[in-house]
Amino acid sequence: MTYDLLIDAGNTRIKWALAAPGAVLGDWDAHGAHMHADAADFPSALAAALASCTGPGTGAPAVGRVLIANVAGQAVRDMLTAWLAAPQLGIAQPAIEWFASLPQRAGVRNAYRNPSQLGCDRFAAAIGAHALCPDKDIVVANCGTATTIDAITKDGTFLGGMILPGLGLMASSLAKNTAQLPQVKPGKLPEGFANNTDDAILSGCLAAQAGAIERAFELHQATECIISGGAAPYIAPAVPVPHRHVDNIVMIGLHAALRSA
Ligand SMILES: Nc1ncnc2c1ncn2[C@@H]1O[C@H](COP(=O)(O)OP(=O)(O)O)[C@@H](O)[C@H]1O
Ligand SMILES: CC(C)(COP(=O)(O)O)[C@@H](O)C(=O)NCCC(=O)O
Ligand SMILES: [K+]
Repeated sequence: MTYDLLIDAGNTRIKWALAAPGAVLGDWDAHGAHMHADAADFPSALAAALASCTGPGTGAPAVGRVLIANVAGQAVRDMLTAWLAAPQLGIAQPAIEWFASLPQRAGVRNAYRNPSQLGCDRFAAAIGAHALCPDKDIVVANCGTATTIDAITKDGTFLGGMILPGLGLMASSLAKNTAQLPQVKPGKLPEGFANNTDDAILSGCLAAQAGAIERAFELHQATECIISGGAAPYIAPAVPVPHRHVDNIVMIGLHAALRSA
């Protein structure tokens, strides 16, 4: 039994999933997420998950192909390279592919002026969105450290999009750069106009995030809006256009890319 290992290394967390051969898009046998500070737990969590996987087929569970979208820099790449070389994982180095933004892949054409400048997590999210909703003009918002909001046409062209500070970053920039504003925790959008500082900050940051998604939806005249990422549970309820909350759109895109290879 040979699994595909998908890894989405963002600027806050490393997410991973094991997909059995022929699995439905996004249907993982095991998955996990580790903050960078706790990322050292990743190799043992992966080894334990692999050992307990009992998908279809025979033989001991093993990792076949590995596809990694890393936007967290060279140090994280070096760390992942070292961990994936652990003998107990039995991963052959040539099986590891570092996913990159190409002019075209898995039915998506990348219309960025310089295609390789596009964050590879955004390209993967576009592939995932198009694979989930072919024939739709899509806006995909990935709400992580940064929030990215991108437009994909029904024929699979990634047009480009927006980058803004993520919800956590927006809120912490206020706390760090003002004398009187506290660090607020993420939460639900307060009703109406906020009558206290915490709610006013949350209200402002959520309105900025949700408003940008609404703006992109209108600009693209989209018929589908996908919201994903660690901050999606807070942002999605504040978005006034029809949308669906999809976990791990980047890994869904990696899965789609492997399936089309
Ligand atoms: N329990 C949590 N742990 C970490 N981040 C969280 C949590 N809950 C919400 N968040 C939000 O999700 C963001 C991380 O989401 P994620 O999609 O993993 O980001 P990235 O891909 O940039 O690593 C944080 O910046 C924060 O705004
Ligand atoms: C915008 C990003 C920082 C988002 O990263 P994340 O919040 O998922 O960690 C990443 O996609 C990136 O570094 N992009 C390169 C620039 C671009 O996409 O134009
Ligand atoms: K992001």
